Amino acid sequence: MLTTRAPAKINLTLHVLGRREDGYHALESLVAFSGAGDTLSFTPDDDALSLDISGPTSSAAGAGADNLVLRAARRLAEEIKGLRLGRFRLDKRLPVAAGIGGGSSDAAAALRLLAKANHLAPDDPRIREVARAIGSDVPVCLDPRARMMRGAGETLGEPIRLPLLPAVLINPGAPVATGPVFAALGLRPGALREGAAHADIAARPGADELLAALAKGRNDLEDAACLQAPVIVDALAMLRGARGCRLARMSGSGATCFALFSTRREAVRAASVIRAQHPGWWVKTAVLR
Ligand SMILES: C[C@](O)(CO)[C@H](O)COP(=O)(O)OP(=O)(O)OC[C@H]1O[C@@H](n2ccc(N)nc2=O)[C@H](O)[C@@H]1O
Ligand SMILES: Nc1ncnc2c1ncn2[C@@H]1O[C@H](COP(=O)(O)OP(=O)(O)OP(=O)(O)O)[C@@H](O)[C@H]1O
Repeated sequence: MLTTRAPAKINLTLHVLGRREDGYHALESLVAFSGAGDTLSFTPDDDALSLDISGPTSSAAGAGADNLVLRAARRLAEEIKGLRLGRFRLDKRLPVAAGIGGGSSDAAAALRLLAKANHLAPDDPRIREVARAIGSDVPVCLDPRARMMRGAGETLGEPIRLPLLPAVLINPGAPVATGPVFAALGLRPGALREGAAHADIAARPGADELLAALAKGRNDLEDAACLQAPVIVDALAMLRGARGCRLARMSGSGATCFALFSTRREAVRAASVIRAQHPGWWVKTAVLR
């Protein structure tokens, strides 16, 4: 049996530059990953492709043929004749439709496991192609390390070695679908958008340098997501009010928000205060990488 983690993806910045003629939005995003995540296992089996799913958010993700694990596996099998398939087991813990790419990370994890079981190179172009076809966030999740992501997710920069960044991730429990949030920007195909250029990020930035660059950035989907799920405004206010918070922002199309702290102690303290006030929210401390 092979096992891998499917970590949560965090968009530390998310700039929407415009809308392409194909309808997708052109982005610039510094993406990072957290320790919090799902776990996917795979047992090769010549006779079957199946998915067994458990864990606190398994019912929201769904066990059927639409699950992104099975969609990615089927698509790779179409691409590579004779691909050895098998039985997947997913321990689903990340909130669903939450802006942290849980389904994308699961799909990428499935592709990694199939690559390993079939002795394919992890950067095999057929794997990258299937990742792109499954969803915009899947390519960056294939090798989950911090990097710049551009285009609609298909153009990836070199890995960035982040400084120690103690973080708190919170999800206030409102699912947010990605398509309607992009649509609410109201951009027609071919339209460009105003906004300051993304700051350059060094290959190994120091903590103060990185925080200064992040502070100049933004998440251009935040306002649209807050209109759809106003509880995001409360989540951001909680994080911004936490002692030691240096930056708080929404990830992806929401509703998960993150805050960065100078010390792990401050992050742990903020998480416990928020948990006590909102026992129903998903609250995690994390070190981003
Ligand atoms: C917001 C992000 O999470 C940032 O990392 C991603 O751009 C979205 O990634 P994702 O959830 O994998 O998105 P997809 O499943 O590919 O697309 C869902 C829907 O979002 C819209 N969409 C997505 C990505 C993009 N660059 N422009 C878009 O307009 C499209 O309407 C698409 O039908
Ligand atoms: N393995 C899976 N985990 C989570 N959702 C899944 C999975 N497979 C299919 N889905 C479906 O995909 C949709 C998006 O879920 P996901 O949790 O990936 O969204 P997200 O966190 O908003 O992603 P992103 O940040 O990439 O926009 C949900 O409607 C869900 O039903």
